[in-house]
Formats: sequence, C-alpha cells, structure tokens
Amino acid sequence: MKTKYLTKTKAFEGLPKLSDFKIVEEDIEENLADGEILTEVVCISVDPFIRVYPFPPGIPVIGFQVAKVLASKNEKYQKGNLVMHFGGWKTICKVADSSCWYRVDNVLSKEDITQGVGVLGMPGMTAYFGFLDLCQPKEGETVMVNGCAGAVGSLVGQIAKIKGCKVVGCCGSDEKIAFAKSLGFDEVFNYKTEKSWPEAIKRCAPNGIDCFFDNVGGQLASDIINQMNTKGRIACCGSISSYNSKTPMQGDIVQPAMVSKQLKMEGFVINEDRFKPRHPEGVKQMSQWIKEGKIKVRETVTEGFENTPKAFIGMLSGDNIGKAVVRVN
Ligand SMILES: NC(=O)C1=CN([C@@H]2O[C@H](COP(=O)(O)OP(=O)(O)OC[C@H]3O[C@@H](n4cnc5c(N)ncnc54)[C@H](OP(=O)(O)O)[C@@H]3O)[C@@H](O)[C@H]2O)C=CC1
Ligand SMILES: CCCCC/C=C\CC(=O)/C=C/C=C/C=C\[C@@H](O)CCCC(=O)O
Repeated sequence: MKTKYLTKTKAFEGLPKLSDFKIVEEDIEENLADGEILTEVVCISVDPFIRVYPFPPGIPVIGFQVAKVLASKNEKYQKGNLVMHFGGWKTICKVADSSCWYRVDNVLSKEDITQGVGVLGMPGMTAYFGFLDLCQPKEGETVMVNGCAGAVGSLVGQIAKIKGCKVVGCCGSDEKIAFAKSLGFDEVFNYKTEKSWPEAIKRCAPNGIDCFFDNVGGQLASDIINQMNTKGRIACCGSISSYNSKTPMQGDIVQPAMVSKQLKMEGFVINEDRFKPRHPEGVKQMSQWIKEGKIKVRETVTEGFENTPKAFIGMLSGDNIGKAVVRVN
C-alpha cells in the first residue's frame, strides 16, 4: 500500500514558505503490531505549535488528524470507526494506542467531522481546561482574551460568557471583530489599527481585568497585565507573536504589576498529565454546550492534502477565522 506525507525540507526561518515543504510518497507495510491501527486521513489540523516544535526535516510534519480505521489490532477501535490521532500530515498511518486520542464518530456526525480536531480536539480542550482550571473565572469578573477570533480564543470567550463574565477580546481585523461580537464578546479591539494598546485596553475594560487568557505574548500581553486587578489570574497559553520572529522579542517587564497586584500567572500545555485523563469530561461538556447553542463553531476549511502547507502559513498569517483545518477525504 502507498502513503504520502508532507515533510519540511529544512528548519523554518521566520514565516514558513511553501518551498519549505515537499510531498514524499512511500510504501507502507499493512501488517500491524498488537495495539496498532491502520488509518486513512479525513482531515488535518494546522496548529501554531507545529511552527515552534523542534521536529527534524525529513519526517512527516507533526500534527493531529481525523482518520478512518482501515484495519485494527486494538480492541478499542474497529474497521470503519473514525478516530482523532497524532499521525501528522500523512495520508495512511500506522498508529500506536498512545497516539490515538478518541473515537470521533461517537460524538460527531459526518458533516461536522472536522470539529474532531477543533472544538472537540486539542484546541477545544485547551480552551476548556486552560481557561477554567487556571483562570478560575467568577460571575461578574472581566476576562480578556487576545487572539480572540481564532480556534482557542473564540472558545475561551464563549466559555467566559457561559460563566457570566464580561468578555473583552482583541484580534487582527474588523471582520474578526464582527465575528467575536456575534459570539457574545462585549468589547473587541483591532490590535493592528489601534494607535495605543494601553488606551484600547482601558477603553474596553475601564474597571480592569480579572482573568487574562494569553494566546499572543509580547508587548500586547505586557500592556494587558499592567491593567489587571488585584489577585488577577493569567493563563499563559501561547505566544504566537514570537513564533515567526527572527530576532529576540522585547517588551515592558511585568514584575511590578505581578507583585503589587499579587497576580497569579501559570503556563500550561494541554497534553500534560493533569489534563489528559480529563479529556472525556471536556469533550462531553463542549458537546453539550454546542447542542444547547451556547457555543458556536466556526472553521476555515482548506480543501486538499497538498494545500496543507498553504493552510498552515495562512493560519500563522491571520487568514483564519475560528479553527483552520484541511479537508482531505
Ligand atoms: N498551551 C497549549 O496547550 C496550547 C496553546 N495554543 C496556543 O494558543 C494560541 C492560539 O492557537 P490557535 O487558536 O490554534 O490559533 P488561531 O486559530 O488563533 O490562529 C492563529 C492566529 O494568531 C494570530 N496571530 C498571528 N500572528 C500574530 C501576532 N504577531 N500577534 C498577534 N496575533 C497573531 C492570527 O490572528 P489575528 O488576525 O488576530 O492576528 C491568527 O489567525 C497560540 O499561541 C498557540 O500556540 C494552542 C493550543 C494548545
Ligand atoms: C508540546 C508543545 C510545545 C510547544 C509549545 C508552544 C506553543 C504552545 C502550544 O501551542 C502548545 C500546543 C500543545 C499541543 C499539544 C499536544 C502536542 O504536543 C502533541 C501531543 C501528542 C500526543 O501526546 O498525542
């Protein structure tokens, strides 16, 4: 049997380019070891961590996909099931049990299957556990989310509304502002067009910020932290403003605000042991909120395996609204 994968030809420098990728075709043995499954890709997730995770050139680009089980030597999965696994940008995969996150067809219909790598996949779990566990939001508090129109940020804002918070967002276009407002965000500003970030933050959150979910990092994050209220909580989720930077980032220090306001700042990665065993709880709650109409899902879908690098570069450049995903089959 033949498989195809996308690999990077060299380490990324700055914003990745289409010429940094190539498709490799090879034979794949169909015999499986105990616990393994053989799968065919349905859709591929393009996520920011792929830009910064130090995987070498030559191997398949890392990442999540939803795939159909072609053969199984794992009692949890049967031929025909749909699963979400960490098989990378590859069409036919042999997958070990430890790389398989969950059965997608138990919770999603065929039309919504891309949500298996979005709201019910890694980004959805990041929003759910990262925000609720680290920020511990209380009704009436003000929550700030940057990257608010993306996969994780758009969900964090909606969860914050469910919890009865005032939600302030920022993002990179007026179309994205309209989208965030349609989700229930109370105030949103465009960080690309505002003259002064501190003034925009003050205007949108005049009473200060209690919880900050940081997707972006850099000076924007420092400006937000400097307007937090006493005992505020900060979830450090990502720092996408630095991922393509060729030079070290600079920004105002945050220690004076951390000390004087007694802030709590905590970084996390969603596949940590403290969250991974709880993923079924996250999937169940997010599914319930979607059914109840409390969480709206938006995706930017690119068609075709060969267009995965284009979708990835587009996501890093801000082209996506909601989750960026590639539909293959
Ligand atoms: N800790 C964890 O376990 C996880 C962390 N993350 C992190 O969460 C963040 C969001 O990820 P995800 O929701 O998947 O991605 P998004 O869907 O939000 O897509 C990326 C977005 O980042 C924004 N962006 C790009 N460059 C910059 C910049 N220089 N400054 C500000 N914004 C920028 C763009 O939106 P715009 O137009 O608004 O600029 C772009 O659309 C990332 O930092 C990611 O690394 C994600 C998953 C797990
Ligand atoms: C582990 C990622 C380190 C890079 C951190 C950079 C940015 C934050 C971010 O975006 C984090 C993403 C987290 C991704 C979660 C899972 C993957 O690491 C793969 C896990 C594979 C598996 O265990 O199934």
